[in-house]
Amino acid sequence: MSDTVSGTAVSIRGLRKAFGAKTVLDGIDLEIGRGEFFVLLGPSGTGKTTLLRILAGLELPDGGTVLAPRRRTTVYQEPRLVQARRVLANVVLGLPRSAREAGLAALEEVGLAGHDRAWPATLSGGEAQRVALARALVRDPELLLLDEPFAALDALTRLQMQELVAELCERHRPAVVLVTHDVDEAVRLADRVVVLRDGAFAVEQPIDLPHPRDRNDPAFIAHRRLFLSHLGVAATAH
Ligand SMILES: Nc1ncnc2c1ncn2[C@@H]1O[C@H](COP(=O)(O)OP(=O)(O)OP(=O)(O)O)[C@@H](O)[C@H]1O
Repeated sequence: MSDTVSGTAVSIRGLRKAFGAKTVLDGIDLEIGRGEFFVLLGPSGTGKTTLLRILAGLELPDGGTVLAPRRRTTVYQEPRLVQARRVLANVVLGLPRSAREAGLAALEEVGLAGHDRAWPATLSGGEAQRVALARALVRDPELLLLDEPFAALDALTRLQMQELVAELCERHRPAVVLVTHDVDEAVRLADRVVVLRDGAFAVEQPIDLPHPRDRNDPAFIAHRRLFLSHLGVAATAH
């Protein structure tokens, strides 16, 4: 992996990945622009997390080339906080002492000003996930990898977190790859959505709607219907 040329944050050519006899990713080509919000939708077990782990440098491809920025960070479904460290220490974990101010600013940005000395165990699920976002933010990633970061949250918190992520990404403009099962979340946030099925992209669709997006807008509904049909779900069942 190496830093990429201007304009493109991620460049993937002919990516292939198998586990034993099972081919999970089969000849994926993908370019993601700087500042682009890219969403990977797909049924369970289709290789979304595997693709994300390859982009994070945690998994090696079996074939093809993958270029991604070195300054990349992942937010997972669980916040993965160190329980024995206070909130601010979690945010700046592994960074020099001089990152403290930036850590406090990141906490403020995610709506947790004043929580810097709190212990992770005292936070709600949504707050803990905000800390995970602050920890990502303070690293100023060129590539932000989001692996179902809202999946464990209640419905209302989930909507609030989607708004927060939309805002943060608008301000900081990292390239984003979000993995989700939630079609509305994809249409709400994405510049482009792909549905991954059987190792390849079943559909690839730019979402060219202004923000914030209205879930009752006919264009929003049309996108929802398209993705649900590619996921094998009738739109009326949603
Ligand atoms: N380290 C591994 N060893 C063996 N098989 C693996 C490994 N990692 C993933 N797999 C298999 O690869 C396939 C794709 O897994 P992956 O987690 O990427 O799917 P996913 O689309 O993210 O699924 P989900 O939506 O359920 O999280 C699955 O069949 C999984 O069992």
